[in-house]
Amino acid sequence: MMAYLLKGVSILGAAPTDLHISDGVISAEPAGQDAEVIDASGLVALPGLVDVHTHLREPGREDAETVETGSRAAALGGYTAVCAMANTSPVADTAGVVEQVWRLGREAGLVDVQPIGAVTVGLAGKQMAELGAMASSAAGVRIFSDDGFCVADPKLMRRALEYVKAFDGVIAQHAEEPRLTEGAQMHEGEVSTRLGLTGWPAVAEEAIIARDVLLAEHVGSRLHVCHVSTAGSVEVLRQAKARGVRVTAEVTPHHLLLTDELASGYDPVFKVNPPLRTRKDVEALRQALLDGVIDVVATDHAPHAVQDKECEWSYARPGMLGLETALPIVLSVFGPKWELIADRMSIAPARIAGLDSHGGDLTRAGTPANLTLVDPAARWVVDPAELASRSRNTPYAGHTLPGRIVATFLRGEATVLDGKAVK
Ligand SMILES: NC(=O)N[C@@H](CC(=O)O)C(=O)O
Repeated sequence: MMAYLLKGVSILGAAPTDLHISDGVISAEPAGQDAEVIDASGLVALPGLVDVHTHLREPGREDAETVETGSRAAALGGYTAVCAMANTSPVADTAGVVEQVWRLGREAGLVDVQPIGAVTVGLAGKQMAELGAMASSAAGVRIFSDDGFCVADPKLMRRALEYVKAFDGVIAQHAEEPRLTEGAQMHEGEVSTRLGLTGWPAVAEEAIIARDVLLAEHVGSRLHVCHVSTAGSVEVLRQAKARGVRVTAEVTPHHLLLTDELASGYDPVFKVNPPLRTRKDVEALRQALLDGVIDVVATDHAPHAVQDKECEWSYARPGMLGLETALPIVLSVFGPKWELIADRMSIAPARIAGLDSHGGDLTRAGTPANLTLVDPAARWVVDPAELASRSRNTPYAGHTLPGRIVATFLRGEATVLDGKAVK
């Protein structure tokens, strides 16, 4: 196993120091002559990023992404663990499918791939899937979600919340009241009216979050809210947290930056669920992330094949790439707030997902060496053709972003060096 010496690195923005990695952990001692020395002056070390919301598309849509290509995109984005959403084909609603995804992740060996199990059979919202069997499978599923669809039936949602309490699982809800979003193409507001597109009202999200925090409070279980997108949702979460409800929430980089005005050009690269909202929502989401009302940044990395994106707006699939641009976008929005970034993109997501070996303290000997090195001074231009993802649907093509991932280590092994994937 390789040993590394990261010379002159700044851990979370602190004064430069030498960081030793050997035997897969942070070490107090220099590893000796054999250690590979990396000049890390000017670079910032963060615990490896953890994404609680990634779509890897395998099995079923390997033309859009595979576990391997998505893992490579993740490592290049500074991630050491991703939670793979269940809306694959077949759906990840059995121990067999989650184990398959987990095994493919191990084979790729670039990040820890932690499968998310479906809440309901086939994501159909009718019958609870075998949550216990997925939890006790080799994949050890802890997060369950019908993402892409909302668990709209309140009785089913209640039962699922009750069921996962037995193994400290969490239900990650895609909050969208389906009766309020029928035919919706974008955020309901001034822009949708002007464009003549059917709107997805903010209340469709807020009503489900309000219902679900009450259900979670009632049964004393853990709820996680996926991709929060509205100012009203933030207020519901703020109140629930103040009451002590066991709720966590995520926001995507794109909802922290982009607005519904971008739909004006009818370019489907900006079509996403939940939709891009207004400037007021963006401001509220930023504040909520700073306050901790929103716990984590999650990418909702949603690769789509060319034919599913480069078509007329109403036919295009919703979703955008996220893994390779998440940290630069967060840096561009918040600046070098490294403690905040480490918490919201690594420590808190690792805790939510129960990934104990991630999000560790890099100043402590013995911490698993899951980390990433960022060059905050580097600027780069997003070229979709250069992304490692198999898909090209990034909303940031041509944008100049701050912050380049120079290296990523998974249990002490480099997955990225000099900004390039090792395998
Ligand atoms: N977030 C997205 O816009 N798309 C997701 C599923 C979904 O939430 O619709 C996908 O799987 O593509």
